[in-house]
Amino acid sequence: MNSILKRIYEKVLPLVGEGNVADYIPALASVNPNQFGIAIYSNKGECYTIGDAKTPFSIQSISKVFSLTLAMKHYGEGMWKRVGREPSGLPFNSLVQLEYEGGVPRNPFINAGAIVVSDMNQTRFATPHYAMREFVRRLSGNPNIKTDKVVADSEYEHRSRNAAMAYLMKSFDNFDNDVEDVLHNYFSNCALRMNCVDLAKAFGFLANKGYCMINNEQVVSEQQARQINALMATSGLYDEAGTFAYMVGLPGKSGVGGGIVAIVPNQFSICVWSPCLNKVGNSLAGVAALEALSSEIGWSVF
Ligand SMILES: NC(=O)CC[C@H](N)C(=O)O
Repeated sequence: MNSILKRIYEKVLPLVGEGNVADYIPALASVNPNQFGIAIYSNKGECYTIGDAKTPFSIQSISKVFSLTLAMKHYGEGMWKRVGREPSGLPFNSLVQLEYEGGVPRNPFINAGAIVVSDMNQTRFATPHYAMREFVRRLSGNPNIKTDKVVADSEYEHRSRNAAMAYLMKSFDNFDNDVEDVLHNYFSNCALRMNCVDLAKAFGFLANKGYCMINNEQVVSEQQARQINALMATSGLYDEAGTFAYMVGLPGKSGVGGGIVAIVPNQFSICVWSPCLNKVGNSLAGVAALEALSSEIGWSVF
């Protein structure tokens, strides 16, 4: 595995720095673009790394999988009245579909969907962001995971689009709590700082039938783990999900911090990170690394 990782790392390295770092959140624009790391965590508990795998970064939309997991644990099938399970075919922060589909977002991984899931978690937890941070600390076995307050505040300050989605959902009666409170928690979740190793470990339960080996916890049922993987495979990379399924063939979830997590069911959880993004907002080198990994090793769920 180490020699495969080295080969892929060297192959992808020339692409690192191509594309652009996310600058619509000003605090993210200052990240050094020339960073690249990979971590692979196996169901046997082995962890393989290369490059900047231990440098923390802003997990951004990868947090949407953790929020969804918390909501599914509590609400089960009932939650699907408020959010759909279909790919949107539109950018992650698009508003148009939400209006003509009556305030019910297409899936939990576009922003509107993640915000409505955050509203569900707001109803359930007294301090939703701390509950989430505790959850990821447990899943990854790293008690030192922190929230980047500068990023969270920067997102809140530039929240107009996300706030517009939340208020639109409220106007359709698909929102229970105070919009501003929910946005604060949603942004704090996106602003969690984790490294590739933390994320590969924290996603281990999705490669392991819902079971987290790190703290010996059945996080979700085997069926729910399969369902979360299915949602990642169909919507995890926004409007690039189809191409990602075609090229990589694994459930994945990206974030505008440049991280991408991918699952090889029953075997591995992977995290790649490089801050520069392609046009749809996915890490350019990260997608290339996962393409190389899956074609070298033949991993695919299809
Ligand atoms: N795709 C992303 O990573 C987007 C998350 C970001 N916090 C936002 O709300 O815009």
